Amino acid sequence: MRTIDQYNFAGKKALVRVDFNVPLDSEYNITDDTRIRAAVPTINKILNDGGAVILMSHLGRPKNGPEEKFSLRHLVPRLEQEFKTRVLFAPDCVGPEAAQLAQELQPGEILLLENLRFHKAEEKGDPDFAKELASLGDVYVNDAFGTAHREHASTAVIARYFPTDKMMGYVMQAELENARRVLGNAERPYTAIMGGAKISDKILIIEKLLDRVDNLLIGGGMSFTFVKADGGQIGSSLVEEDKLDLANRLIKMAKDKGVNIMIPVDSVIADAFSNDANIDTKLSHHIPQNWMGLDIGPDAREQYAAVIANSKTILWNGPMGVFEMSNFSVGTEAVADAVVAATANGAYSLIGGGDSAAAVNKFGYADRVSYVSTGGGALLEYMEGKTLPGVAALERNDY
Ligand SMILES: Nc1ncnc2c1ncn2[C@@H]1O[C@H](COP(=O)(O)OP(=O)(O)O)[C@@H](O)[C@H]1O
Ligand SMILES: O=C(OP(=O)(O)O)[C@H](O)COP(=O)(O)O
Repeated sequence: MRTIDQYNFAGKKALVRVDFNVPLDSEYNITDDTRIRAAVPTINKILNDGGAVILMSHLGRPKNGPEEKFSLRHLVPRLEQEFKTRVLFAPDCVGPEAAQLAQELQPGEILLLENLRFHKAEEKGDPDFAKELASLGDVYVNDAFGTAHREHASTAVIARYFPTDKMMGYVMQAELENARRVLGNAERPYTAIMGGAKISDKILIIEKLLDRVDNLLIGGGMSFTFVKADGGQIGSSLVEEDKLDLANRLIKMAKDKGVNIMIPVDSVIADAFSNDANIDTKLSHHIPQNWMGLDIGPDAREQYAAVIANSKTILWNGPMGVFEMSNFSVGTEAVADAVVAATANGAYSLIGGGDSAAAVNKFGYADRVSYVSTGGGALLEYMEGKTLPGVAALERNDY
């Protein structure tokens, strides 16, 4: 497949789909810039060739149009600091202003478009919306590995309007190369660790992973759907009611396949979603009403660390708890400690996802694991053997 190394961007306007879905704090400061730093070489290659860059991304999951907390405008200062140049901003990703800014864009300049998901057409994969985005640039570069599992207007459909001038950027290239290395020849025991908050997305991936891994450690918000499915009392913990049957089936399926699937035996619980809440530790099956599980407990930490210590390949997506709050970061840090120790003993560790990468950076472990991926769901779907729509769209001409 074509990469940007085979292309001279001189005089071209490159429309670059990046994954700038970075975590922001309540004052809109970027708390982890891994995804921005990852995209720098691609952007620099285009600028150094004498091209102009039009950046498009989503941020978060806005449901009802524009919302301040999901605005990509908050990223402009960070980009200006990185590229030591003014970064233009289009307050809507399509429409006359974006078109004019793109048209007037000069070689060496960068234009950032507002959050694509402020338009429902993005996630619907609307061809007209994709076409309007496509009209802004001469060439399409997809460097958004973290969003390559989505078949959206900017990640897949848009490729049809660039029958020849479409290619992957350096992030996509490096991520696929790394993941491919593990995909076909993971040394065993192979352990997947899954947590985080995107339950409905990620629970669907488990079935396929069961064919590949020896151990599956579940933590984070995802745990409680499994605990409830198993008859436990989970208080007000995060749960996906419509996935309870699936969770039961997955546990049975794991047993049938001989996969060691583990749900945290105990949890750190709180009476509010706050670092200042009252805190206790309870068996995950016995969480009182109005209390919620926000981290894995001490026994689960110990059990998970033991499994990780025996693993030769480790694939981890999704924090074990609300690691952004210090009182609920212990489980994630304990698992990270165990992954670092296993890596030092020769295991290959692959950790991915916006928040998982943030956690690894927070603990200062980025250099002590084998690979930190910008993709979470995308990485898992790739590792289950699926073709990612964002990658397929660059290969095909019939989108
Ligand atoms: N028990 C829990 N309850 C609620 N949220 C949780 C829980 N455990 C983890 N989380 C949250 O999950 C989020 C990360 O989920 P996700 O987006 O799936 O991970 P990633 O970005 O690494 O793919 C974090 O913001 C974290 O606070
Ligand atoms: O953060 C992302 O995925 P991740 O949480 O799996 O790492 C990507 O930006 C995709 O976002 P989405 O899951 O809202 O489509």
